[in-house]
Amino acid sequence: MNDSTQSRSVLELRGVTLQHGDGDSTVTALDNVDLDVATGELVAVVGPSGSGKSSLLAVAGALITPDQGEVRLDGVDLGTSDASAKARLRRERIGFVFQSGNLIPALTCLDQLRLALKIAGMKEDDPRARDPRELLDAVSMSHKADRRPHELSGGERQRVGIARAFMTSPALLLVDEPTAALDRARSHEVVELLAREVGSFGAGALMVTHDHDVLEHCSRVLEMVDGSLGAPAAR
Ligand SMILES: Nc1ncnc2c1ncn2[C@@H]1O[C@H](COP(=O)(O)OP(=O)(O)OP(=O)(O)O)[C@@H](O)[C@H]1O
Repeated sequence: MNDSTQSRSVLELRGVTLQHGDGDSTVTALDNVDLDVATGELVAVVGPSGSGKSSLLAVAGALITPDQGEVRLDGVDLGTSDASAKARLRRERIGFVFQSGNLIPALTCLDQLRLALKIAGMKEDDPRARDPRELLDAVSMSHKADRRPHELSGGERQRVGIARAFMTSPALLLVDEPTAALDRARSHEVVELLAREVGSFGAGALMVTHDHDVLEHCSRVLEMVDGSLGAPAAR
């Protein structure tokens, strides 16, 4: 890893409990979860369907407020943040990477990255704004900067999605099943790239995945079972 800055915590969950539904149909999606993600780390969360992985990403992304416990994002206590402060944190301090890149069909690769800045309300000369051409270069996509998503392979789209997630110099990357649409070789490339860029850009990343093949590239692996997060059971 090439992290020149000192490691610091970008996501802290303490005793986080989240329930969905009410009355007899209550489901405990997160059960007293503790989690720390530091800069330079790519932390993977695996677990069966319905175990609470999406709920964990939603809480970490300040999209859902837990019923109990504390969430600190880049040092900010979400429990004392109002809706607009949370929205700003989401825009400026979190990068999201989705299952298949989630690119906008009409835009070139370069414009996908520029749009990420506009959405965050950042000017191109903002000190936190990255140079989109440099980022495309970092994910080996600068030769396709003017292409649109339909002209790219699944792996290329995912690489552009990763570059886009770094545009605002986020503290935290939340990554949802990034290899779901990729073959084995491309899956390895994409997760290796994520791990490398997280190290070099000094962000921390939390990745939910079903893909056990790519776990070798991660700093740590945790397992979610019935809403509880812990070390994975030995296989
Ligand atoms: N909006 C909701 N209302 C009621 N129950 C919900 C809601 N969202 C999730 N749940 C329930 O909470 C539990 C955790 O769901 P969650 O989506 O977090 O699991 P997951 O591990 O991400 O599953 P998958 O791997 O299938 O995406 C499940 O029992 C699910 O049915």
